[in-house]
Amino acid sequence: SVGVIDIDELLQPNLAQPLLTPDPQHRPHAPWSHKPHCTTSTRLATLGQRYCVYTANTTGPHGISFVFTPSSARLATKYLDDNPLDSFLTRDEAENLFLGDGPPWKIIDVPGKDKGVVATRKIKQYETFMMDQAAVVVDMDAEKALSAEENQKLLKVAVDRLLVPAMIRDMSGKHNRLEEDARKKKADHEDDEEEGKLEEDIMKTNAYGGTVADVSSRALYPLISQRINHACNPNSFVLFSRAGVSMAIKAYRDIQPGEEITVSYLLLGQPFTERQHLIKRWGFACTCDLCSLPDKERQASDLRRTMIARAEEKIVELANKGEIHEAIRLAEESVEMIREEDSYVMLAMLYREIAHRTKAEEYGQKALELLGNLGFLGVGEERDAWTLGMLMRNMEGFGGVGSRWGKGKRQ
Ligand SMILES: C[S@@+](CC[C@H](N)C(=O)[O-])C[C@H]1O[C@@H](n2cnc3c(N)ncnc32)[C@H](O)[C@@H]1O
Repeated sequence: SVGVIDIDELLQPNLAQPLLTPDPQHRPHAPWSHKPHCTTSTRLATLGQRYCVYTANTTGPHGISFVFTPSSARLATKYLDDNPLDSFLTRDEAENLFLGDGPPWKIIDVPGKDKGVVATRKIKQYETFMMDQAAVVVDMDAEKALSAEENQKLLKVAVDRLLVPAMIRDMSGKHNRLEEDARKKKADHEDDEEEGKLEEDIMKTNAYGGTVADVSSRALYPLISQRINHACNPNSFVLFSRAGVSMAIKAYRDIQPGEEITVSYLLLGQPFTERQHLIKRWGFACTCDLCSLPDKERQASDLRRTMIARAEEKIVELANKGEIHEAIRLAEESVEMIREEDSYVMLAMLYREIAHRTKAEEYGQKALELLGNLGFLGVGEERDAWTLGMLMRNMEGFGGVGSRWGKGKRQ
């Protein structure tokens, strides 16, 4: 009926299908849509280990292909219906996002960076405004167990079997621009392009490293990975679902209409030289606002960042020694520096550290609130069910929730 959203309508129609019901006649490899395509390792350390392409081409907007071992693939089947709408949005939030003027962002040309994404309306702090599912997931061990050519071939099959291979191949693969130039020259001479090299470049440029379906993987989320540029002090961040199959982009702070949406491809909080060094792996020199600051301001920012990192170490050390009041005092001082640096994740981690180490009620409550706002405690009822006591108990190793902390970085 008018004005009432039916969540099932928002799901990809195919996600509502009983994917896990084998249908021997029509889908002999169910839940997979194709016969797994396998390669066996001939390297001594992993001799005989098989890695195969497992595709479910009706899952999500583009289908999903795993390059996994058979046993990992069996376990991954339970995550095929990992839907971002369930992981990241309450019903109200889904209504806000999907009813009305459509998504609050668009893709535009950004000088010096090809394309980028800008906000088309104000996006509120902590709002979830983009979602996607992985299209290609590759077990990082496959890269070691198989030769480069074997990996490339598996990647090619993985992309071929998706619903929209052309969309994936359209993505930028500039990561190895220099290497690519060298390769082109070589190809001009030899006239035989390596099969799967394009897909490999696209993965290197766009994939996120993390745990997907319990496997350390590189995963490509095409709607999102494709166009969001990097900034060292980003206005948004990437949040993964528990299984890692879905991801969302959330705002760290209010974003104004026309402002570019950015995420960090690196761990936050590092000084300029380290950042530039690390970003080189993506084949570009960062020209974000922070890296483009005049020398003096950049040095001030670097100094703050170094002091924040030192303070964090010291806080933990003090807390471990039982010098709680001193730890809290230093933490309060650091919070000011962190505010100046605009690094909300660091702030959250600091609160978390304090809450854990000192069990100080006030900081614990702040940690609970901030982690909730950042989306680390789930949505709706799941989020509301979190208590300070539960948070404290989950701080040790940060349990299932904490496993999502390290994931925002690309590899
Ligand atoms: C995942 S893509 C992002 C979308 C890209 N701008 C496009 O049009 O396809 C990553 C590429 O964007 C460009 N890029 C992203 N962030 C940048 C930054 N902070 N400074 C300079 N170039 C950047 C680089 O060319 C990089 O290889």
